[in-house]
Amino acid sequence: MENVLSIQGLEKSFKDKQVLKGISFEVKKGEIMAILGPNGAGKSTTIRNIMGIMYPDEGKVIFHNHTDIPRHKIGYLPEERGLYKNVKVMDMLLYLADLKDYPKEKAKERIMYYLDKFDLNGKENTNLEELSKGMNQKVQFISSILHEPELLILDEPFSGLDPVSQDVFKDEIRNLANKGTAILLSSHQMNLVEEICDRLFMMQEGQKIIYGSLDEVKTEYANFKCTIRGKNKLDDLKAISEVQRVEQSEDVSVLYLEKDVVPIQWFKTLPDHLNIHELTMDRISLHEIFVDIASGKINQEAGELHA
Ligand SMILES: Nc1ncnc2c1ncn2[C@@H]1O[C@H](COP(=O)(O)OP(=O)(O)OP(=O)(O)O)[C@@H](O)[C@H]1O
Repeated sequence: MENVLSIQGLEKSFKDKQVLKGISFEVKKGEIMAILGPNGAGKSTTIRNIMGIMYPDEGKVIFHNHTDIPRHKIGYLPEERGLYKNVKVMDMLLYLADLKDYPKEKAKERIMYYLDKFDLNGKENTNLEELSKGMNQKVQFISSILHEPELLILDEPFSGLDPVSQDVFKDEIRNLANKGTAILLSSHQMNLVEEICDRLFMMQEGQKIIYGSLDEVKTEYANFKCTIRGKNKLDDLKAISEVQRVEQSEDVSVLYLEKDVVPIQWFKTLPDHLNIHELTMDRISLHEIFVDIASGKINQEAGELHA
């Protein structure tokens, strides 16, 4: 798939502190790319450099093959929330669509469609200050997609949303990608990222830690874990081959396995006397990989997968 956005060697310092140390990645047409990392890793700074809110000291931001970014082809949900206060929802959205040169009648139709979709029907003449925080966020999200952008950049789109609204956002983001929009999003909600992203770029202290597709990242970093329900002695479980560590609470034991375990062969090594009411085998989650990175168990040498 063609690259819509290409970031090449971004570097940025604030005074004497370098917060981006050569960031490079691509966002392709029709994909959802997640930019992840602990607090202060440099995600928002990367996004702000893409958006031209600030300029990099080194490196390039390329949209298709051009370095001048056509703002009307980009949709942006900033980390900072809040639109104007004493303005009606419809007026605000039409104003923002007009700034992007989007036709008024088409904008009106899309506004009504999305207000309905986001459970905000009847709110078009309500002042923004009368809306709840989550409702305001929905309006801001609508403003970022109203003009049918080719590239959509969402900084923490799920923060502050209830689970139902998170699902609505998630579905819409997936819909937009299916229709060809290139999407770059940052989020700390690993479960949601795991559900929707195609590829991810994990960074720490301004540097790349992992870059690849979700499948590649999981295969490379997410070892298997085996969960057994049944009463068993901790020492018996620890003695099983290729078990790194065991977590036990009451009758449930989780056996974290070494890398490259082949499940079907490993099952054959289980002792006959184990008490098994239920057994599941799956890989550790993106959340657990993230925690391993933040705590230094996965370091920068890990490098790039087949991005
Ligand atoms: N305008 C600024 N002036 C000085 N330092 C800044 C500025 N903006 C960001 N920083 C610093 O740059 C680093 C990266 O910040 P950034 O907001 O990009 O991180 P982040 O990954 O988005 O974090 P979070 O997950 O907490 O939102 C931090 O150390 C932050 O203090």
